[in-house]
Amino acid sequence: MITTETHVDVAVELRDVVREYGSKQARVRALDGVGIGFARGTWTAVMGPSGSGKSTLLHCAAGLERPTSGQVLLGDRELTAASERELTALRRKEIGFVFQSFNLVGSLTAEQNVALPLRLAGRTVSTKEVRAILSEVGLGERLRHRPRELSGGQQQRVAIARAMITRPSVLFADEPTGALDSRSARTVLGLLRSLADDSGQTIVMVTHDPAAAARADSVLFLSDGRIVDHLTRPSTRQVADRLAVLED
Ligand SMILES: Nc1ncnc2c1ncn2[C@@H]1O[C@H](COP(=O)(O)OP(=O)(O)OP(=O)(O)O)[C@@H](O)[C@H]1O
Repeated sequence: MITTETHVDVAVELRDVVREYGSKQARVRALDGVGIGFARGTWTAVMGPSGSGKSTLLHCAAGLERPTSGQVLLGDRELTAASERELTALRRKEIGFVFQSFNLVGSLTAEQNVALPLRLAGRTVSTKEVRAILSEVGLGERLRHRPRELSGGQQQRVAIARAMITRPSVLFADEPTGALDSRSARTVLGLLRSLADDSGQTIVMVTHDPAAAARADSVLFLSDGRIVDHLTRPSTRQVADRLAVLED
């Protein structure tokens, strides 16, 4: 995660992004001039007190929400200049999103859930490819299981496989371990680590958990809608200490 170095290959970049909610009297500035570039192949954690703008940053970067002003660039394409139609196509092809609550379709098997983004994009579904990615996340033996037949950690791994099936340029994760016990959380974090290390996947993850953040390459801290600090390869203790000061 680098802001100014021009030789770094940046997967997604926010330039002076402001996001406000509400009308005049009740206006909230959730992001207050955020400028940041996420280098390709790196995993960045986003932390900060409740209400500091973490989810808003993630949603703006992923093209799920439009900023009030400023620019968002995915590679060399400007999301903020794209039409709704172009944005939908870009989201389907270039962006993977993982949520705290998994958001799998309950009536579909693991295999069918993973194939869904390809079907939605009107692309041919290769059973081999779907099975390969489920094996990659350690669920090669669970292809026909429905979400209710899987543990939380397994469901999240299906959700990651589903997000990865289109080989997105960026994988966004909003508290991906927030609903998991610590053992499942470790498995999911190990999976994200190997996606960054072995597949060069760019990952941007919001988390409240210092131990989860410490698995990333760098940690970005938000406070009142602004980036106030970032740490490279910090320990859990360093992340927790930095956060404690911001939460005071
Ligand atoms: N749809 C919305 N309408 C009005 N205000 C909103 C909306 N979404 C977010 N906000 C406000 O914007 C600010 C930032 O919210 P955001 O959800 O990005 O924070 P966060 O850091 O992700 O918080 P948390 O850790 O509690 O999930 C908060 O003050 C929040 O109340």
